Amino acid sequence: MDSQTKAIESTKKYLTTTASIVASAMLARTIVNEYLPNELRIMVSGGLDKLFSRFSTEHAIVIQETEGLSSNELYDASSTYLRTRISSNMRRLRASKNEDNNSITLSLDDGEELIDAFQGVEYKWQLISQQENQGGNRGGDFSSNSEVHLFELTFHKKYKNVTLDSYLPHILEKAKQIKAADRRLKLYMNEYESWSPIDLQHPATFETLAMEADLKKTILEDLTRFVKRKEYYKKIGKAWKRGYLLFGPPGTGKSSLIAAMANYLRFDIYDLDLKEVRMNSGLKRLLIGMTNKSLLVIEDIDCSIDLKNRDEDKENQSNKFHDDEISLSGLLNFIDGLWSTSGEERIIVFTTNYKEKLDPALLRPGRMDMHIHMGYCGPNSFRVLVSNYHAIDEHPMFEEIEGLLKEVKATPAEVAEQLMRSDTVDVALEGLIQLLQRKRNESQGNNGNGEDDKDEKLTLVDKEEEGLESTVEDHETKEVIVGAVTCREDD
Ligand SMILES: Nc1ncnc2c1ncn2[C@@H]1O[C@H](COP(=O)(O)OP(=O)(O)OP(=O)(O)O)[C@@H](O)[C@H]1O
Ligand SMILES: [Mg+2]
Repeated sequence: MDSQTKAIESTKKYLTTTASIVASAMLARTIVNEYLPNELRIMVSGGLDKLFSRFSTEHAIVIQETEGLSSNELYDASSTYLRTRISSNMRRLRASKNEDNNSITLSLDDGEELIDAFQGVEYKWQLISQQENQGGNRGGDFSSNSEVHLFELTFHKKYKNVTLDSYLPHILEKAKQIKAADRRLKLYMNEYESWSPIDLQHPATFETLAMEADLKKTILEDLTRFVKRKEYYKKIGKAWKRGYLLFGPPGTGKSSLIAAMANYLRFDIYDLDLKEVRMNSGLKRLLIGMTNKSLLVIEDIDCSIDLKNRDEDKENQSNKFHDDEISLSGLLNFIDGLWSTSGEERIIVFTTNYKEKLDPALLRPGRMDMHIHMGYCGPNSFRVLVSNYHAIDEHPMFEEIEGLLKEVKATPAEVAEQLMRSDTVDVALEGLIQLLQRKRNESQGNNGNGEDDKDEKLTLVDKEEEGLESTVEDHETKEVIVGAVTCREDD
């Protein structure tokens, strides 16, 4: 035999031996699992596992539900993540539903395998439940059996690094997103100086919000850009916060927009009633008690706190703004300081019916990043509302309604209310036409003609546009974004 043949022969012999060791090991494992008593089984199977791993190309990672006494975040994340990877060809699934959730949740059942793929690597998941003896008393009298759960994740061993460096972190991140999306949002309201939460049930979304399409798009883009800019805010050393001032008459959708923002971002709302808070110290406690990724809302800011320019109102100054009483600048300064340390994103929204009543300090650039005017219902808004309430986008009566909406001031709330009055489209639209005609007649009666109204609208728009220019110009961090955008439905 030459040396080459010898080498081949010895390789064959090695492979045969290896194969039979693997086969014997597999047989041995079956015997161990099926027939040996618990304690012995644990001892023997540990050795068999080692033997297996020497010859197998597979690598396994075990993710236990608990590590010692503390829960294992990775187990929790895996369980959440795997629920979204359930495929239709799996034989056995677990189904559950809890109060907090509207739908049935499917998850992996014991022993069932799930195949997942990530960056071209195939992963096999299995949920395993084991009885664990916790007694330590060999006689067994005082021992208790508890069930431990674990995931076994197997993959080709050459992908160990990808798995640890990318796949598992990917699962942690995904689980976080899934949980945020599943979570019920909360609306916190303050009673004196503490928050009490209720579920936020407001159904408003950007889709159902009636406002001019461009303005809606601008707000959405602004929010989306804002939440992606963690590193940016860190780099410039500023609090990761964004301020919106919503102004417009009652019933134009300011509160609806706030709910749409919260639903879109999955942020809780903290609705701060300043009338309940008298002292700066109490206000601080409330602000410190807010969680990250939340929206602080102060509605009707013109009524809830005296915002008059203090130089112009000396009397007020002496009465209202002594040491520990709250002031708007105190509020904003404190927020800046507090939120810059949290490193997480927050949004603050002020609403008012009368922008002109506000303290000019609040309108200064850098205070509120966007000024959003919520206007009367124009044809665009009407289309959104009628599609929300009657699921139609064309009707012979639309032309007349749209013509009337250009002439009269009706709020989206008024239009919505008319549309809701009947399930029959024709009846609802007829009711709306009557309302708009009535309003037209009233305003003609008041003004002599309808033209004054139109002029008023135009003057308002001009004023806003001046504001827009100066705000953008003065904005200290111009590249962050538009300073203030002021738009109205009819312009
Ligand atoms: N722009 C809008 N889009 C969709 N629905 C709207 C809009 N504006 C008003 N509505 C409807 O009218 C109701 C009242 O609106 P909302 O409370 O948002 O107005 P608001 O501007 O906050 O009023 P207020 O100044 O009185 O607080 C909403 O529940 C909604 O049904
Ligand atoms: Mg409101």
